[in-house]
Amino acid sequence: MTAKIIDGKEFAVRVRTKVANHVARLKEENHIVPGLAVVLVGEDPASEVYVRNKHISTIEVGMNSFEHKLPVDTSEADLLALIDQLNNDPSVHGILCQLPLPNHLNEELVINSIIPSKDVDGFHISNVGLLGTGQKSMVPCTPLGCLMMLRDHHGSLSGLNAVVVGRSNIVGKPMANLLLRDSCTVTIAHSRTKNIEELCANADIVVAAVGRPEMITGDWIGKGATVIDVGINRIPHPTIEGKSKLVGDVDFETAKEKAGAITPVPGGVGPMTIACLLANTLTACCRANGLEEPEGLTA
Ligand SMILES: Nc1nc(=O)c2c([nH]1)NC[C@@H]1CN(c3ccc(C(=O)N[C@@H](CCC(=O)O)C(=O)O)cc3)C=[N+]21
Repeated sequence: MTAKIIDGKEFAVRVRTKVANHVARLKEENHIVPGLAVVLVGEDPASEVYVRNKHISTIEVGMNSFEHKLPVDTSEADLLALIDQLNNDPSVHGILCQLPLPNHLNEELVINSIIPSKDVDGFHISNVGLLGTGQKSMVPCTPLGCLMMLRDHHGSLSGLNAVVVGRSNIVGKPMANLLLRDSCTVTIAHSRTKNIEELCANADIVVAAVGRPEMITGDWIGKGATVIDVGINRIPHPTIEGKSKLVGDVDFETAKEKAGAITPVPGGVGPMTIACLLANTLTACCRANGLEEPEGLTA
């Protein structure tokens, strides 16, 4: 048996279309245009590509996009001043500060200076706490995208065994919280976990978010399990010298022979992350204006 490939690109188009339709309605009925501000400090080429993609996608769904590119030696005070300005700007409903930040900037401090209602990354400690206690919050984009694909595939997640491999604040921990809220039995596995392969092999759902290229192979996957691959790793191309290749944390070729469904890399979780950023910006805009929230686009 070979797995159903969960097409994140196609799914993301569906999400973006829903967002675009809702944005059009907001414009017509309420004369409101949701706005997303993206802050990039420094000139990391990968970050520039992401920020550029976010900008294009934001415009495509009819939202306002405000890009703020700051030099790599920007002081913490200047960055905090910009965030303060965006916090107080009524045309900005979502603020994303691209991570990682240069070393001289305190990431936690910067993230926690974003007003929680505009924190479309869901990284602010208030949003983390709200999610952890099952209250309404902004939910991190990557785990939200994974949840949408899982719900779509399974219908209900209630009672399923889920293993999240990786314990990061941006993916692993919020993913585990979301799955728990959908009544999965959740295990968070990491580099010190004993019998990690066996643990994964007994799971109905494996979410891989470790950042190690192709670490999770087919023998870690139970027959018919759903595999969500969050990893985005650039490795040297196996056959073409001087070229690189994008792979996930899952060894796709062997895992797809065991899994019931699996997300590819690229074209899986990545496109959903950007789609969920747009969904979160729309949600933040609706909440800010006391309007009904979009259906099916929140956790
Ligand atoms: N504050 C903050 N929020 C983020 O959400 C955030 C961030 N910082 N820093 C960097 C990471 C990375 N990230 C990606 C989004 C989309 C793709 C994506 O669409 N990937 C394509 C492939 C793109 C390619 O070819 O390189 C895919 O998987 O199909 C990847 C990575 C968001 N991030």
